[in-house]
Amino acid sequence: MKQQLSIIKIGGNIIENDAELLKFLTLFSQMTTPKILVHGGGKKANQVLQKMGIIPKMVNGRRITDAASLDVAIMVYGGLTNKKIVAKLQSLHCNAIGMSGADANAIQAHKRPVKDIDYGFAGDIDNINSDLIANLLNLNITPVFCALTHNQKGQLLNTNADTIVSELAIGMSVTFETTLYYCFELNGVLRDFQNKNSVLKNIDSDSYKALIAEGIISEGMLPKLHNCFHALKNGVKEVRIGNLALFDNVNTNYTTLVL
Ligand SMILES: Nc1ncnc2c1ncn2[C@@H]1O[C@H](COP(=O)(O)OP(=O)(O)O)[C@@H](O)[C@H]1O
Ligand SMILES: CC(=O)N[C@@H](CCC(=O)OP(=O)(O)O)C(=O)O
Repeated sequence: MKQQLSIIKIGGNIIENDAELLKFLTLFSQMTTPKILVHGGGKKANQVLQKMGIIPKMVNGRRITDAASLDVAIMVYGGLTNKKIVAKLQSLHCNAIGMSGADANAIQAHKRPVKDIDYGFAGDIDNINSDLIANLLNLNITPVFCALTHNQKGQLLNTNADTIVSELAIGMSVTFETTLYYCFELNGVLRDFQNKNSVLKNIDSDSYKALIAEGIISEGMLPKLHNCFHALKNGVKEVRIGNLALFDNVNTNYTTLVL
């Protein structure tokens, strides 16, 4: 039987709220199964870009990453956010290690080819170094990934954290029974954005298409749900979207994705 692995993505509104972040990291550090954390940080990157007089550009929830935006992404995701989270986890007795895709060659990628849109220094993932990650987990070390990959030619690339977590989950599913959690500030995917309790309990491939057509799923939710289905189709056992209550064992108010 495969060993269980939990892979969790936390979103920008949790990272930017000190109290919520501490609550989440406390729950995360108490999880006894092997675990991996992936964090975004797009919100903070936008704040820094704006301070520099640069207007952030997003298309379908993904950043158009010019050279200046890449530098900010490296500083914010790989530096500020990643190291703060790792230090907090260490204080909670979780032996975390901060990782970009370049560290120990963990995630290899190539620059997203230009089709209709040039996303700049945005990376599409080619491979996850699952042996390396499994070795870290066996040493009881918890990897904490930021939203950076590399092309093995010295170029760091900005990769949406929702994509990183999904590809990590797929890569690790060869040896582990993997559950993927997208944890953000809302209870789950909402049918009516004005009503925070209108959680869609299940979304399948058909309802997913209908929700996009109706405009119910938009912006940041687009890459998230695309990556959820990509993971389920490629060996990940379970995918859930919700808030911190995803981890309290009594809550059932979250979104489960089904094929
Ligand atoms: N139907 C929906 N239900 C919930 N959130 C939605 C929905 N449609 C769009 N969103 C937006 O998606 C956001 C989450 O995606 P994203 O902006 O990438 O944030 P995160 O950093 O949490 O991943 C929510 O904060 C919300 O504004
Ligand atoms: C290419 C791309 O879109 N990269 C994302 C990476 C950060 C991220 O995904 O942050 P959230 O999960 O908090 O949105 C960006 O720069 O916004």
